[in-house]
Amino acid sequence: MSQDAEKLIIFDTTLRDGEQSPGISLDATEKLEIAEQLARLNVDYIEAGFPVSSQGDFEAVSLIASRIQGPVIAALSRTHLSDVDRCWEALKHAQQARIHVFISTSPVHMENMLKMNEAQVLSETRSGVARAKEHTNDVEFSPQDATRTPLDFMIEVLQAAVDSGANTLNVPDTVGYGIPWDFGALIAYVRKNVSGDYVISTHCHNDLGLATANSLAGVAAGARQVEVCVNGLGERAGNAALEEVVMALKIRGDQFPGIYSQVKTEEIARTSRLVSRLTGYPLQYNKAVVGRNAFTHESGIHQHGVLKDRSTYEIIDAESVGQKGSQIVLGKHSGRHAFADTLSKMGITIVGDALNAAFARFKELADRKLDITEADLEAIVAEELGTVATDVYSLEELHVSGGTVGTPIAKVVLSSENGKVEASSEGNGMIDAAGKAIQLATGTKANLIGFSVSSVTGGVDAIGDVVVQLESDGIKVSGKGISTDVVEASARAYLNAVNRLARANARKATTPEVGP
Ligand SMILES: CC(=O)SCCNC(=O)CCNC(=O)[C@H](O)C(C)(C)COP(=O)(O)OP(=O)(O)OC[C@H]1O[C@@H](n2cnc3c(N)ncnc32)[C@H](O)[C@@H]1OP(=O)(O)O
Ligand SMILES: CC(C)C(=O)C(=O)O
Ligand SMILES: [Mg+2]
Repeated sequence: MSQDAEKLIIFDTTLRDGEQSPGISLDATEKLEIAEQLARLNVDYIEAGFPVSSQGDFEAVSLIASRIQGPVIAALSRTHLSDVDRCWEALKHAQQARIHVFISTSPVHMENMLKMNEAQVLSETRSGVARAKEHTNDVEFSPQDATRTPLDFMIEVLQAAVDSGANTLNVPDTVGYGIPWDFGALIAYVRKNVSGDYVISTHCHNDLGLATANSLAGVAAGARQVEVCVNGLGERAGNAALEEVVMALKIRGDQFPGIYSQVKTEEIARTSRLVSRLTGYPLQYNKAVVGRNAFTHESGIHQHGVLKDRSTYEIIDAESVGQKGSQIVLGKHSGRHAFADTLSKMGITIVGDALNAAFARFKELADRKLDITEADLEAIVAEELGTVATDVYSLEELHVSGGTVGTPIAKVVLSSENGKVEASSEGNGMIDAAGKAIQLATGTKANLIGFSVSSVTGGVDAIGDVVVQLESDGIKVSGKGISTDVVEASARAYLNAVNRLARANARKATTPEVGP
């Protein structure tokens, strides 16, 4: 780290703004558990709550203030002196505490909500900040709805806050109205026009999906604190996501020369999971950095690249954020490289025709099944290894119809060395009809002596695993078939048994008779 390196202060507000997300209500114990994890994550500030809002929140902030070591504990307060005093009451046992005072400065908020004019807002700012300063040396001030506040008035209010004792000036984009370059310009403007010794902070909401981008634009323009929430929680569309801002800074350090955060990024995934579990807010699969897809590859070209070198398609090392390494998931877009690699990790080595045949079956299945598991692959390979290259017949087409009315009927088209054969048959059910059609098409005369079906995998798209036993002229064979469609699995099992019967008969025919 160069001597001129500057720390970006990470002010986590998951427990305050994050908790304001509709439907989230954390009790003191849950808040403490999250605060402990935020301390392990090594954030600089934990905004633990808004003490005046309820007795429960007051107690949660007090508990966190008295228990958490490391990060500074902050809490929010309106400008009312009684709010500020209550805020301090909750914070006073912290090793280090910050009071965060706010008031709205935009015309729409002042006129319609606060019913205050500019002079009143200025006066509230001065008195609220000054009162906070009587309690602690660390005071933050926020002009709420800053991005919709006329510049001159915002500067006047911020200057009043600094003159009254604020040492952090937060610029909230309360309604997510900012656009990166215009928000960056706003930060630069504050820096230029407010005099004194203070740190500029960003607090960006995500109404236009720009919270992270705006926060970073703020940093590039001179902000040295970012207010963020784990998993991007927060009012409405949320706040800038801690994990996104921190990782953007780390991965694109070239864009933020000399600026660093002290966050232990290896703790990010664990923090994200804890917050998701305790808040009940699930993570979207494709959430940047912490989503389950963030390091998962399903398409063949990407999988091939990642198997050779993960940096072909990943800019973040999964382990650096506490996630498992790159994940290869097999699906309809996957290719042979990933297929063979997955099998080899399962201890299965197949090459040549067997691999091609298994891959073709896998693709066919993946077109219909979303989640291909190891059990599915085992079943596919077992089937192919038992049949490849030696089958007399293979299934080309299967058509079945049936239901609660009418006679079930099936038609099969099979291919063999001698070309295609086909046959149709009625049956007691669709499976019975398919079996009979296969017997007709192959000229097999056999009795069905056993039939069982089980599910290889779970879920509605589970693979059905069917075993069929046939008997003909004293020869007993069994056949196995799998598919997401149990009728198709049965037909495959039936055909597998017919093929074995054909092989058994061929062996019998070529074995010289031994006799007297
Ligand atoms: C952008 C943000 O995230 S701001 C923080 C938002 N968070 C919350 O509101 C969560 C916690 N809030 C609460 O529990 C409640 O709103 C309380 C306890 C703070 C206040 O409850 P109530 O007294 O019933 O007031 P209510 O919420 O209906 O209205 C807000 C009042 O605060 C005033 N007010 C709002 N912001 C400020 C401020 N920064 N400074 C001073 N007064 C303010 C409003 O003008 C209104 O005043 P009025 O009651 O005299 O009309
Ligand atoms: C209290 C302030 C900082 C806030 O949450 C906002 O303006 O969004
Ligand atoms: Mg907010």
